[in-house]
Amino acid sequence: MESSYLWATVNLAAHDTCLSLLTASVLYLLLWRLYTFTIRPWLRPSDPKEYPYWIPVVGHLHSFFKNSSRLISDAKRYFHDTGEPFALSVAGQKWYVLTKAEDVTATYRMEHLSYDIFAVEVMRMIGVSEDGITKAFDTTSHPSKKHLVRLCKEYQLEQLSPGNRLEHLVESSIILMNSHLNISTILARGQNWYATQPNPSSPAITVSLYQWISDLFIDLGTRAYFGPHLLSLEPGLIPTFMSFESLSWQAMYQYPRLLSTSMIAAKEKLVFAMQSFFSTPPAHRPETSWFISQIEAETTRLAISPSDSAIFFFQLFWSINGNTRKAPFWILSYLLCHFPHLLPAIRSETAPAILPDGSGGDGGGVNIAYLTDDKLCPVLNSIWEETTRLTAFAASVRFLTHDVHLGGKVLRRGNRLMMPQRQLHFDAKSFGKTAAEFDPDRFLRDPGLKRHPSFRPFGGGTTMCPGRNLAKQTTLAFVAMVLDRFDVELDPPGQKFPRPAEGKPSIGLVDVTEGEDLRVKLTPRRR
Ligand code: HEM
Repeated sequence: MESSYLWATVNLAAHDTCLSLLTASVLYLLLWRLYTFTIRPWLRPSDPKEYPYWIPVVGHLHSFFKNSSRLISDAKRYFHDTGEPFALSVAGQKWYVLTKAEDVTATYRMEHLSYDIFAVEVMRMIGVSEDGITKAFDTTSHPSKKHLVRLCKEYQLEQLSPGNRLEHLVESSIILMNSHLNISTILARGQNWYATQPNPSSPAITVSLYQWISDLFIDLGTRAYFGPHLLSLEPGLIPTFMSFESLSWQAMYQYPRLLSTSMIAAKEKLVFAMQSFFSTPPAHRPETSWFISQIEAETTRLAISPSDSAIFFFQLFWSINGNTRKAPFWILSYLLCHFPHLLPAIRSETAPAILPDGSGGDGGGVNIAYLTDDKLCPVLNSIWEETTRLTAFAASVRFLTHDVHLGGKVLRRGNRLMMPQRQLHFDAKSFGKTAAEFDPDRFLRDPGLKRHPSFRPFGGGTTMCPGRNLAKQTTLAFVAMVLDRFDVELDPPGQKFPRPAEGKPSIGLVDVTEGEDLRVKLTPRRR
């Protein structure tokens, strides 16, 4: 009976073209899968094993874009958490994923691995023309034979490494922060946006935490690098940048124009502001930072068109303002939702760092060296490290220009390498059983963890974030100054801890899920 049924099916398939095509495709798929994920790994044991998928070429495209962090965790579990490098296929590209601290450290030391291909992809993604890209990688015209992307990295490092240039940037940021942190300024800037005064007879106000901090930090970053002129050309620069950033995943995933009109409109407005800024003679914008002036000179030397230059500066603006604001937001969210009892401890340990108004000094109103010393301000510094550990969602990436031997495997040239921070930071072998939880005392108990090879909130090697000192110093200054000036509490009390937007691609710290901002009451403290 059964064999006649089978025979009938085969017979039908032979006579029906569609059915026979379908049968052949299913057979092909089964054979391809058997070969790719069972036979080939057996034939080539030194190649990293590949996380299986069903659709050739497409691979894990859908889950990668939906939530790459979850995809990597699933793959890691699939390979029984051995820590060996493994491979993921996404849209025809093979990515090797490193999750073991030793392999990541070894890779950071390989300075010859290339990053340029990603720089080109980012430039294309944000709209730099092919002519602009060619000029940005021209090595012939500079005396040092370095291309613009390399020079940009070196100038950023010079601007942001400990020394006079960084001090100047931090000092001007803190002077500005000083002027931001009073009720009337917050109300004036946040009216119809993030700030309300529920009872006009009381000085207390309520703010949407993320919106308020974003406004303040983007203002700081913009003025520190571009002076006041850029904001006077485009007064809506900050909200426009925020709406661009919240939709920037559409640019990263190359969404069709028709489906990303808001993101494109925001980007074009920002690029236009950049173009207007650089068409203003430098003498009329004397507060432009050293770094921006250096890059401006380089783009002029390379005869990069004004429209390409504007996009290039927009990209720099994004890297300057994209991340830092998330750190003070997450720090205050952890403190207010889970550890309010630590607020007085931070207030008292940071009190000696607060300088009386007008006393100037190191940081114009706050002593940065004191705040960043983990012996003098142990709780605040431990919370900074723990927050960056738990909210870092980026990955360092490299392109393999030749075969590399790593973790007992051979990583083949022509493929890409990814080192996701989240896998390192959630590793129980490095951070113990509570690795996935926020522990405010973790770095206080064990300050050595700061140098642990699994702790990489700012990446590493040749692409390590040059802005890490600026980000830490301004964040700690902000938290100390806010607690000095205001009593801070959730309003209404008992709000849930905001969920991180895990599925969104990140260039550093994770964003907050839309609609989950905290409402916080600020009451001026009696002195
Ligand atoms: C809490 C704040 C910040 C975090 C968590 C952060 C994180 C990162 C990460 C993870 C990378 C990639 C590292 C890698 O590929 O190995 C990076 C690169 C970079 N960051 Fe940051 N960043 C922050 C603040 C800043 C600031 C304030 C600036 C500038 C003022 C900045 C400028 C850059 C630049 C220019 C790069 C590219 C470096 C290169 O490719 O050579 N970052 N950042």
